[in-house]
Amino acid sequence: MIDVAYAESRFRAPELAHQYGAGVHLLDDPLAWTLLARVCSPETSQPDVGRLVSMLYQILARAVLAAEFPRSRVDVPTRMISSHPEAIYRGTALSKSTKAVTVGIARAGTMPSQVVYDLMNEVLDPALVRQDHLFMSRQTDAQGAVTGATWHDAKIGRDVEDRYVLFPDPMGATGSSMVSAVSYYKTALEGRPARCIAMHLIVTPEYIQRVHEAHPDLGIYALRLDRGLSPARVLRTEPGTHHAEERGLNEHHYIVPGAGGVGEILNNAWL
Ligand SMILES: O=P(O)(O)OC[C@H]1O[C@H](OP(=O)(O)OP(=O)(O)O)[C@H](O)[C@@H]1O
Ligand SMILES: O=c1cc[nH]c(=O)[nH]1
Repeated sequence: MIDVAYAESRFRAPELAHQYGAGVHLLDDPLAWTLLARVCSPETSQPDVGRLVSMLYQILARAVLAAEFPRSRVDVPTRMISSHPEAIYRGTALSKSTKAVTVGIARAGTMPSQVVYDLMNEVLDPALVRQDHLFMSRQTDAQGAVTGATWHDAKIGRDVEDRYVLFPDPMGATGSSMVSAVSYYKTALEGRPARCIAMHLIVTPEYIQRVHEAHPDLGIYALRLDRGLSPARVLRTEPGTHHAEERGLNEHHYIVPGAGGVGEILNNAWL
């Protein structure tokens, strides 16, 4: 007999209120904000920054999988089954037959994608879980402003049919990297993804605007929205109320407050 308490789940990740639309999820998580503030501090470097970013991606991955992935009813005997026929967990779980791929964008680094890949292998059928890799770098003009993202190489499995495609990438700044990655997965591979989801530590209002325009169906999850260069009047309003006046990027397209160059800090590779 199923215990009605576990017959279904209404889980939704706790989120900040905002006006960017239903596809944007800004997590309301003071524990994650604490860890992220340490990641962004000038005092923090390796090995702490690597460990903290890995912890933050476990938090993000947990929220995305629990909120977005299909669920099914399971009957799983416990160790007590030899003495009690009732010793069976009958209830809701993530559906093991979900097909998924995580896309490591080798720009800031692929460790976030590895964290997501490891978690998906724990809860789904590993035969249906894949990790792809894209190699990108920023394109700049003579003034150092970011003009786009250039691809160098990729290692990508063949199909995306019915797959949940996750894009864990620490910073959503101008949105150029995410727009080009999602466009590729929607148009250049066999089949159509079931859903595409971006997973970031920090996003800007400019990123949300650009990515939403190109891919209104993309789910966006972030631990923080940075709009630190917005007028004080705008900062007093709920995020998205005055979207056109919100600013999170400086003239070189670095995020403020932000974290500096995350690829540089994570990889100890200074450009
Ligand atoms: O939204 P966009 O403007 O495309 O920027 C986003 C990219 O920037 C970050 O990488 P990072 O800055 O560490 O890489 P970089 O040094 O190559 O710019 C981030 O992880 C994204 O890959
Ligand atoms: O501020 C920024 C912008 C893009 N990428 C980063 O790592 N930091």
